[in-house]
Amino acid sequence: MDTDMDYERPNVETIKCVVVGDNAVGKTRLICSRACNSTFTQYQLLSTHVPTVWAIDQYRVCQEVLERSRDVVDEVSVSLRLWDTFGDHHKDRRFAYGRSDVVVLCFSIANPNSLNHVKTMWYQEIKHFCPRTPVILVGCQLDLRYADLETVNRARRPLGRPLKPSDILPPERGREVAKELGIPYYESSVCDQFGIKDVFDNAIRAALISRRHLQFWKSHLKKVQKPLLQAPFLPPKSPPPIIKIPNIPCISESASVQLLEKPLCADVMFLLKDIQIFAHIIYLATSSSKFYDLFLMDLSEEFQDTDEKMKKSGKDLPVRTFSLDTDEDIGEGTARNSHFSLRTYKSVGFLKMIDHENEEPVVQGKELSLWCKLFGSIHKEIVANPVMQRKRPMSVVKVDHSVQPGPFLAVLKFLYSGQLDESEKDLMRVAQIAEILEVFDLRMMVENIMNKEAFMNKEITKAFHVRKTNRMKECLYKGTFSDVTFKFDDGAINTHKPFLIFSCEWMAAMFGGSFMESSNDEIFVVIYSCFAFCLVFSYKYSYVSISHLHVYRMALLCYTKIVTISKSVILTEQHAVQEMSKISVSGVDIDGEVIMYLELAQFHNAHQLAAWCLHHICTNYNIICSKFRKEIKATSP
Ligand SMILES: Nc1nc2c(ncn2[C@@H]2O[C@H](COP(=O)(O)OP(=O)(O)OP(=O)(O)O)[C@@H](O)[C@H]2O)c(=O)[nH]1
Repeated sequence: MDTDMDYERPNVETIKCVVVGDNAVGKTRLICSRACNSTFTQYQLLSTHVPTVWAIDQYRVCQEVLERSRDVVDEVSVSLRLWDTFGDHHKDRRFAYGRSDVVVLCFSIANPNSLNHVKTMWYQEIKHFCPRTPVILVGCQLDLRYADLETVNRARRPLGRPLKPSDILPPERGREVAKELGIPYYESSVCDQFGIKDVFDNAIRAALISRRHLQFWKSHLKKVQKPLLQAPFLPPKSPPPIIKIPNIPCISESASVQLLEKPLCADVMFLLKDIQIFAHIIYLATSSSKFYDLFLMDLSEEFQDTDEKMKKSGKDLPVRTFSLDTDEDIGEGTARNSHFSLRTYKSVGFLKMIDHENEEPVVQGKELSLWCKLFGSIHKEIVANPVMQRKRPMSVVKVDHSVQPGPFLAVLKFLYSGQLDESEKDLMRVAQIAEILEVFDLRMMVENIMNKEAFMNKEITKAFHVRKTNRMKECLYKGTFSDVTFKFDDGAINTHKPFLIFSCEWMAAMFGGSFMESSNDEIFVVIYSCFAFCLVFSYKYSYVSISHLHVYRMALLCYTKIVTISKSVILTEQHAVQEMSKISVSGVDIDGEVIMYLELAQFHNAHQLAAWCLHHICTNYNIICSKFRKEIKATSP
C-alpha cells in the first residue's frame, strides 16, 4: 500500500519528530510506547537494555505503527513520524535532524549527567543542525523517583552501576534547565504510562505553531495552542490489598439439625409423657402446614389442662386408639440411644392470667385431640431453656401417649433438614406421623427407602428447601412467628433468632447467652452500627461492594464496638483504626484475610440495608453466597 499517502492528503500535517538524548535515557522505549502502544513492567524495563534505534522504516512495514502515527491535536489532523537516534555523542545525527519539525530532547531523571549533557552538548548540537526547529525537554524514567531503589538495583545488577538516592533528580532541576533554554518541560514514565501523550501532543503543538508562522495561509492551524503545562504526576498509590475470598461456608442441610440438638432460643416444648423435646416454631411452621396452623391458633380462650382435669376428676385419661398405637411401650430405648437429651419434664409454671371477676386463674391454651390426633393440647408456659437455663414463655405441646420419641424426633429432624436417615428403624411410624402432620414429602421418602429407591430422596430434599425458603421469606416479610425485633433509627425489622443463629456465627454468639441481647426480644441498633452489623454479616456470608466511603468509615468505627463483644471477632479496636487509615475505594484488608465491598449506594437508608441483609441471612442461605461470589470477581481489581 501507499504508505506515503498522508503526504498527499490535504490538511493532514506530517510531523517529523526527532528524539535525542544520552545513551539509555529511555528514548527508544518512549517512542515505542507512542508508536506501538507497548507497555512494560518496571522489571522488564530494568532487566533489558540493548542500545537501539527504533527503525524509521516501521511506518512502511507495520500497519499498526502507521495507523497510530495519526492523531488529532487541537482539531488538526497530523501524522507523527518519530525518529529515534543513537545516544552516542560522537555519532553523526545530521541525517536525522534534516527537515525535522520538532526535537524531543530526553534525559533520565535518575541520571544527573544526562541532564548536564542537555545543556553542554545536546542543545548546542540541535541549534547547530536545525536552529529554527522547536525543542521540548523530557525527563524520562519518572517512576524511578518513587521506586524502591534497592529493588531497582537488584534488578539492574548485571547492567549499569547501582542508583543512589542522590542520583534521583527532583522535577525542579529539569524545569530550571528548560526555563534557561526557553523550552517546555515534561516528564514521562513508560511503565506507569504517564506523560507519553503529554510529550507527543505538545511536541506536535510546538511543531504546528512553528509551521503556522511559516505557512500563515494554513487556516486549519488557527486553533493550535502553545505547548501546555503538564498535569502533575500523582505518586503511585500503595498496592491494592490482596483479596482473598474465604471459602463460602458450606451450610450443610443437616447442620440445622444441630439446632434441634442444642436448642438455643427454643420456643416450643413437646411433651411425650415425661420427656421434653425442645424445638423452634419457625422451623416447624415453615416446613409443615399443620404446625403452621397449630402455632397460629388463638389460645386466648379458657382452657384447663387435660391432665389436671383428670387428676381433679380422679379419672384416667381415656385411652385413645389410632393406628399409631401398635405398641404401648413408649420407646424409652430409642430415646436413650438417640443423640438427643430427652429431658424429664417438671412444670415450672403456667402462664396464668387472673380473671378478676372470678379470681380464677385462666390458662392460655387449647385442647387439640380433636384437631389432630397426634397432640393432646397446647398452652403457653414459662419454661427454662435447656441450654441457657433462661426462663421464657414457650408453647408447650402435649403429644399423644401413643407417639414414640424416636420416630417423632425423626420427623422433627426432617422438618429442620429435609433429610431422612435411611437407617431409621421405625420407618413405618415415621410415615404414620408424617401422614397425620400432612408432611407428604417425608412419607414419600419412606416409601422410596422401602422400595430401595432412596436415591430419589435427594430431589425431595431439594424441593423441600425451595419450598421452605419461600415460606421463610414470607414469614420474614410479615413478621410471622418473629421472636426478635431489630430497631433502627428509621424503622424496625421483625426476624427470627433461630435462623440468625443458624446462619451467622456472630448472631449465634449474640443470642447464645453471653450477651444481654440473648434474652431481649428487641434489639436497638443505631443507624451506623446497623451497617456494622451488616458488615460483620457480610464478612462471613456475602460479598458486596462498597462505594460510599463515609458510611464505610462509620461502619468500621462501629464495627469495632460490636466486634469487640463478639466471639467470632478478629478485629481489635486499634486494628480497625489502622484499617480505616488504609481505606481505599477498593476495600479493606482485615488480618490479610477478607475484603469487604459494600454497595451502599443501592440502599436508601440503614433500614433497607439491614432488611436486605437479614433477608438474606434468613432465606437464601447458601444460594446467595455463590451469587455474590461472582459479583466480587467482577469488581475486584
Ligand atoms: N524504570 C524505567 N526504565 C525505563 C523507562 N524507559 C526506559 N527505561 C529503561 O532504560 C533503559 C534504556 O532504555 P532505551 O529506551 O533503550 O534507551 P535509549 O535512550 O533508547 O538508549 P540508546 O538506544 O542506547 O540510546 C532500558 O533498560 C529501559 O528498559 C522508564 O520509563 N522507566
